[in-house]
Amino acid sequence: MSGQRVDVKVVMLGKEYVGKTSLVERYVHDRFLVGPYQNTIGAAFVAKVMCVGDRTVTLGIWDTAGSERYEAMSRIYYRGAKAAIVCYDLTDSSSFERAKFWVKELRSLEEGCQIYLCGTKSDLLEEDRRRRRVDFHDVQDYADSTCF
Ligand SMILES: Nc1nc2c(ncn2[C@@H]2O[C@H](COP(=O)(O)OP(=O)(O)OP(=O)(O)O)[C@@H](O)[C@H]2O)c(=O)[nH]1
Repeated sequence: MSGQRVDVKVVMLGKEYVGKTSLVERYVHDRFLVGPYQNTIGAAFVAKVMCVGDRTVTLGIWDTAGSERYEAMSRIYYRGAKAAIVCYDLTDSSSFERAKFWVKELRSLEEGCQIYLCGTKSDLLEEDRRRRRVDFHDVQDYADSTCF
């Protein structure tokens, strides 16, 4: 149908401090907020309207809090999501373990959700490659073994 309007729910998941809010800010407002880190409390919502062919697509993006304190709340926000951006920080190996946790959970509970794995803070590796804590091949092997 031409001129169709489509609403799509997208959820951001990942350990605290990996850069979920910063990614959303960049995507929606094309800016990077400098200044002291402010953790997300619960979740934040932002909408972005885009045109795909003759369709108007409204992305409703739920930016969840990464702190494990809010884990139960994050489950509320990924329900019914069509896509999940699961983020990990390339300079923090524990954040990759946390990403695997979310992928496993989404796979078992949200079959209709398309999952995207996103490694963040690559600029820090450009400055100093020794800061990398998540090996590229480990990610590739994981992605292959979990059918990404
Ligand atoms: N160098 C660098 N720093 C980043 C990048 N993305 C985010 N940061 C910084 O990392 C910190 C955490 O970023 P946030 O976007 O708040 O992280 P978050 O995942 O939303 O954190 P929670 O709300 O606690 O879940 C902030 O100090 C950001 O400025 C990046 O791509 N490169």
